[in-house]
Amino acid sequence: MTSRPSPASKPLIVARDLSRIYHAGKTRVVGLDHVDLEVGAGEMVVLKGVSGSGKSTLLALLAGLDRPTSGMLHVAGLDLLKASSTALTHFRRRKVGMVFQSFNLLPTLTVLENVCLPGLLAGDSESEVRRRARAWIERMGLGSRMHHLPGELSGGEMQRTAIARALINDPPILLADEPTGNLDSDNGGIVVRLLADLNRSHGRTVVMATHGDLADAFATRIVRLRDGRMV
Ligand SMILES: Nc1ncnc2c1ncn2[C@@H]1O[C@H](COP(=O)(O)OP(=O)(O)OP(=O)(O)O)[C@@H](O)[C@H]1O
Repeated sequence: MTSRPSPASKPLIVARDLSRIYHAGKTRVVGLDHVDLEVGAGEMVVLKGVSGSGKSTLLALLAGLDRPTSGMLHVAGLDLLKASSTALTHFRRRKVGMVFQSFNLLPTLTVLENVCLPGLLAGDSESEVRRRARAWIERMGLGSRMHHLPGELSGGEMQRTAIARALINDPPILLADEPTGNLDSDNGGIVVRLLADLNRSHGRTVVMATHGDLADAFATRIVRLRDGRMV
């Protein structure tokens, strides 16, 4: 477990003039419009903006799930516009953990199996993955739920399982797209505090999109998007 790096550390995320244009038939939709963003190691950046402002588009680019149309994007030392598919796969497995509004847990796998999955896919030994998974599940307060299916959990417990899963390969960056969007304010607060603790006590760099204000008090920076642009 690392402590929070000093703010002087080299930026983990550097985006310059970053754009993502979608083409749906003959319609051209601007998802992200010439965005410049630098995020230093140890920051907790909260992305805000109305629906359709580009938050999910930016997070998908940062996660290497989608490719920019133009601009420059370096994340954890990798040039995401030029990276090979092999380098991108390694990046997605080891460098970023992602948490979604809808949890995205596999319904037929237990909490432990869901959390282990990315570790096994990355090729780590089963015993090592299970050891790490158990530790993160305990850390998320779900020790008694290890062998339960997602359908037997509350929304907050599902999201905490998803956070444990995002951490299984020890990524330096945690990306969260509306992680509290399906939770009541109590559970939303618990999830935000967990993310903030991972940032402050465990040195994870966090970029989180949200409509709410639960995370504001923990943010090192709030970035606002409108119509795909930073405002
Ligand atoms: N796959 C796609 N094809 C075409 N247009 C898209 C696609 N994905 C996103 N868009 C468009 O890009 C713009 C930005 O969408 P995005 O999902 O990034 O916004 P958002 O701020 O995350 O919204 P929300 O808060 O509702 O999740 C919107 O106009 C959206 O319709």
